Amino acid sequence: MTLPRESWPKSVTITPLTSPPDVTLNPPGSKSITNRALLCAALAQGSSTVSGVLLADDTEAMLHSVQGLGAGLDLDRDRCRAVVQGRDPRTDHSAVTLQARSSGTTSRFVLPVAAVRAGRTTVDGTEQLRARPFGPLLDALRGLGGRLEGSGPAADRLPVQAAGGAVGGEVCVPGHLSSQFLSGLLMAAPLMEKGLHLTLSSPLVSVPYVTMTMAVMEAFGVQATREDDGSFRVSPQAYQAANFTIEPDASAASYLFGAAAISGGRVTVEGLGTGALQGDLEFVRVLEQMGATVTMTATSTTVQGPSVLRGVDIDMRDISDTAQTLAAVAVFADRPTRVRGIGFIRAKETDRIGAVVTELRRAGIDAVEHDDGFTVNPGRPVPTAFETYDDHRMAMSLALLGLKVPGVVVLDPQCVSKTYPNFFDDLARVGK
Ligand SMILES: O=C(O)C1=C[C@@H](OP(=O)(O)O)[C@@H](O)[C@H](O)C1
Ligand SMILES: C=C(OP(=O)(O)O)C(=O)O
Repeated sequence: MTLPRESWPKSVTITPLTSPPDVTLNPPGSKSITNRALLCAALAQGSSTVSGVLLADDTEAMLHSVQGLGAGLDLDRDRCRAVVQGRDPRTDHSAVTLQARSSGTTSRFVLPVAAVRAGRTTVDGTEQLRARPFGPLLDALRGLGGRLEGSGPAADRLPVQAAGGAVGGEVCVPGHLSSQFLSGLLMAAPLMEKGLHLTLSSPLVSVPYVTMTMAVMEAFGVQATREDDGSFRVSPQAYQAANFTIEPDASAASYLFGAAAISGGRVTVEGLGTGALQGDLEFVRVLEQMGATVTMTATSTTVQGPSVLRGVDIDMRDISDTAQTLAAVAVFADRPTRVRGIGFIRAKETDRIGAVVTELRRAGIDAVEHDDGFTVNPGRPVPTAFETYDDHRMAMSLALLGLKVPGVVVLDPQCVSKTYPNFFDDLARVGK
């Protein structure tokens, strides 16, 4: 269902499964890798071909932004392939506005580039994005010489105006709020005169995303290194054009794997296997702990749901985009599930801990909120029209309940277009 946002229905009713699924599915390209590859290609000398690009709100935001940054773009939407002609932002004196929509990654990745760009750059987004934290990133960029100021009601939020100036050097950033600050700084660092030496003032969450950042940078010819003391170092370097292929989105795949887990069926996702770049593929190991059988090859991952699903006690700080998926799966386990380490997801599209607990409780499930996560006590959900809080992951997670019980309605389903516009079509395929 790839529809313009305003053409979406007001709700989608989920059809329960009539038998355990046995399907092979191909979710779209990874949002996180798409947004890194597009940016690195836009900063590179020469023409890059990026294949397997996700076409969704968050990546449309980056596609728009790289053009704003002066890159040439030839996009083949049918083939999900982008040819990007890079442009050095340090030689571009034009004034531009970059609309990051609701995309945390786009905004946190382009702000550091705006801080090295010659011309004036305004970075803005939706009200939802304006409510999310940017302070540590703005402080870090100012510490590196960047001229940035908040031009809205709050100085440490979007919209932000940048006027270059970041020469690099030493910087210290907190790691406990979002890894995106770090990824953004690392990607812009090769363009900084003095490079970057970055230390963390608090433990890093979402660590695999930083590893992904370094891997994508390397594919575009630049090195970022992690030192023995845990700090990061990047010297001034030039990005090189590359041909780069993006694997399917592992966070999107979590809903499909979750469907297998709760139904005792089998779901295979192609294109995600042992060499995958995305930490969120580790979600299948959580399902394995719950009793599912996981088979991974170099090019695919299969989850076979168990006859009895076990509740787990687990820290999800590195794979927090799959925490809501687990909340939905946990409803059908044989004992409670406790999720820890994810207090920071209260500052994502919505307060994800509060939202998922509220909605599960409305469905008659005894879910409990904690500062750092939640507990789900299993039960039988009653028919419920779920609110989705303009959060794609609320919609996609709660939809799973509808595969098991009748009467599950997902309200404002268009929010899935942030990362997975065809989600409801793929979910319906699970039932075929
Ligand atoms: O770098 C990335 O691509 C992302 C990092 C994570 O954010 P945080 O680092 O803020 O947890 C994740 O939730 C987001 O969907 C994508
Ligand atoms: C948190 C998310 O996205 P972002 O931070 O990129 O907006 C997400 O996709 O779940």
